[in-house]
Amino acid sequence: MNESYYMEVTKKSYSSSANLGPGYDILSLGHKAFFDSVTVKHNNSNGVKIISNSTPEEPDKNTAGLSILKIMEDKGIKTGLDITIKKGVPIGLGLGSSGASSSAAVRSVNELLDLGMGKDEMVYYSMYGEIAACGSAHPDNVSSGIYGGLTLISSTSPVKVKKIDINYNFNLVLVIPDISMKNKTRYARSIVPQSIKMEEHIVHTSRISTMLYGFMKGDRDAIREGMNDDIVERSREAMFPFYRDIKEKVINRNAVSACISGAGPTMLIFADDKTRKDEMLGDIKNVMGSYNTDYSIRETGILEGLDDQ
Ligand SMILES: Nc1ncnc2c1ncn2[C@@H]1O[C@H](COP(=O)(O)OP(=O)(O)OP(=O)(O)O)[C@@H](O)[C@H]1O
Ligand SMILES: N[C@@H](CCO)C(=O)O
Repeated sequence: MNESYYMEVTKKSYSSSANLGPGYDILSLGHKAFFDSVTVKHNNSNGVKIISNSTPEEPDKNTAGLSILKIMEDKGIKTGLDITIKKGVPIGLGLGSSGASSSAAVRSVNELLDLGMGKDEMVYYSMYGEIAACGSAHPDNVSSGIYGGLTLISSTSPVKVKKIDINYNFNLVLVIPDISMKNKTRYARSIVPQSIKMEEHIVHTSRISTMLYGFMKGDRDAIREGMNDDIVERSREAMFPFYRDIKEKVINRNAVSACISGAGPTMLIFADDKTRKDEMLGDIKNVMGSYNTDYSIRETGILEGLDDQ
């Protein structure tokens, strides 16, 4: 299709929960709780302009802008573009806000300029944008923004993503603490251990494998057994001191499992028809009250795919 055919393109990308316990930087689940909408449009300059009332205006400091600048540099594109970001994913809560903007922007520019990028190439450029948010190009949230569903990063160089089938009916319950912390993800990434013992490696590879087996087979016990992390979540626990209490309580009410969403502080609970939900929500209220922390609850479902968004 000819470049001049479209004058502007708008795409949505949704919130996501990275890591899912042991899958630091390699797993992510897209959900329908919130979305960003990004419009990319030709302008008459040679520059990239960000139009947004809640994210940085300098293109290289905005995840959407940085992704598009990198595409233009790599592909030798010289044109003027306005990038309008309508922010729906709350920032800094572990819901993949920064990655939602970059992945929506990349999908928009791919269509506007008829670049013909495949999904993994779009993940590559979207993850580059994450450098603007936290200093590193982690690929997990943006893989949700490009693929939807449950994604596994099988390689970062070159980027390869596998979509994992989920054969279980969940309700997702997000517990979203009212906590804001400047440079949260950057800080959270700085405190994870740089090396681990072989015993820990064995335990955690077993957990990831067990959890993925559980999602694919629809085995709730396997999901619960696998979705536990004593490396990354544990190292960050001081950032969300209520989490262990919440997790213990929700499992007692027969939730399938729970984890920290991305770098937190939001917690993601997998519930089903065996979960005693009202009692679970009462327990959450008591725990969060005991930590003097306000929060909101958002119930949502898995985002299956993005091809038509
Ligand atoms: N388009 C964008 N959307 C959101 N945040 C952006 C964007 N561009 C730059 N930023 C910056 O990225 C940082 C986002 O913070 P952070 O990475 O901690 O949050 P998050 O993306 O919501 O969380 P997480 O990655 O854990 O899901 C903020 O400093 C924000 O100003
Ligand atoms: N995998 C990343 C996700 C951040 O959203 C982290 O935990 O730092």
